Amino acid sequence: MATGQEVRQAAWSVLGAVLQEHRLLAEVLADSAGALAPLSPPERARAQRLALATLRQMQRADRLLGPHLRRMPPAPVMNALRLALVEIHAEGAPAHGAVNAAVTLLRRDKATGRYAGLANAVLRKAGQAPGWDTLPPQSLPGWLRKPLITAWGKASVTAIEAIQAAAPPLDLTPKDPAQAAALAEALGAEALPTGSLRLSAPGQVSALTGYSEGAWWVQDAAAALPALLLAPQPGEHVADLCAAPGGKTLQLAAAGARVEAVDISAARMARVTENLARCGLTARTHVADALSWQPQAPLDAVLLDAPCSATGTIRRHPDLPFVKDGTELDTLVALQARLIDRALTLLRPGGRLVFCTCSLLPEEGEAQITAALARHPGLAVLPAEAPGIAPDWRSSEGGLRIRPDHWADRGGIDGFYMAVLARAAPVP
Ligand SMILES: C[S@@+](CC[C@H](N)C(=O)[O-])C[C@H]1O[C@@H](n2cnc3c(N)ncnc32)[C@H](O)[C@@H]1O
Repeated sequence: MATGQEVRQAAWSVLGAVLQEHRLLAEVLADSAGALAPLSPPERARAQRLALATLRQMQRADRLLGPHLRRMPPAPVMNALRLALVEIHAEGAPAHGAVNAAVTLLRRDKATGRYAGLANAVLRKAGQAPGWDTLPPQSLPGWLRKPLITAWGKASVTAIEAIQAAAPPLDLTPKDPAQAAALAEALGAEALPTGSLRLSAPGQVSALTGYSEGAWWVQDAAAALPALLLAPQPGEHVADLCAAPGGKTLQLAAAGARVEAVDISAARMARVTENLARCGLTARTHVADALSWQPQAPLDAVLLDAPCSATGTIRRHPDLPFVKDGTELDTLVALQARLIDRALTLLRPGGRLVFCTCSLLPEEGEAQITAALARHPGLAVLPAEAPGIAPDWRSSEGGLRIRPDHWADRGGIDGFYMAVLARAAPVP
């Protein structure tokens, strides 16, 4: 059993990996030789939560630290100070315990030991500063903020930043939509208008009612919509290109479709297989490049959840702004267009394609659809219909644009873009 100090030590080292080494949190957490590896599952969860909260609220901590620091100490020292302030101000930890813990962290490490006295003095003052919740929420990095202001306006970007400051709720997709109300009751969850279930303080996911029976899976309410728009009919032959970790594959299989799940990553595809097994669902899995994978016969429908900047998921992945700098964007946009073109070749005449990305950038959403329509005469946008769609999600070219500040009073939603396309049927 690790002590609170070891949990903090692990969170501190996660912060270093993200902020100094620019490693994605998912990669750091999956590292079997990493700082979290020796911890028990609840301790890992606590360390992870602390690191996530610190990444979400770093700028607030820095604002409180600024007046007490004549010069910026080395990055690991700053991270220990931020961690302690987030514990005190955002997590409600007793100040003396969090301050002592930060001082111990720094003292234990040769490289930071000489800053222990400074940390003690600074944290005693900044730990008592009032008004944490009134400090502005952390702003998005410039490379993302500017285009988002151009696309959605300053007020929307400020609202997105406010949502990103808080830990997001946990959304679940029920395997059987008819069981949603009963499951909501058993879990104490809110039944959302789109059919997802929402828990604001979920605790350990695997301990929740229905987990071991596979009655639901974790999936943001926005991420559950593309499969609802595709609306596969029982027995339809459909492909989920870019399928892992498999939330949409599970939805398609649960609707009774014959599903081909395709993903280029074998490691990620293993998670699809695990998720299918837990939920008692079946799909054929293919570790393959969607640009060259070929089904045996033309398909009724394809779901393409293309690789993207993932800028709609920053509230769940607050490490992204510190690891990414937007330089991959052009490559991703070009890949998305090639994947759309490829997906269209897999459809029978009249077949449907749902294109989606968890991006907030129009280049990875609206503009992809406009460009695809220009490239493919006869391609059409079908109405995007599913329960609970709010009128302000509809975009002019016929897709849905969902931003994290939508449903702000319910705790927000991941940013997503999605549209349904249909390949022209032959003239009879
Ligand atoms: C946004 S994630 C998909 C999430 C998934 N649809 C879900 O709902 O759980 C994008 C996925 O695309 C996969 N990918 C990236 N390039 C690919 C390609 N050329 N062919 C197939 N899969 C690809 C990645 O491995 C990653 O798993």
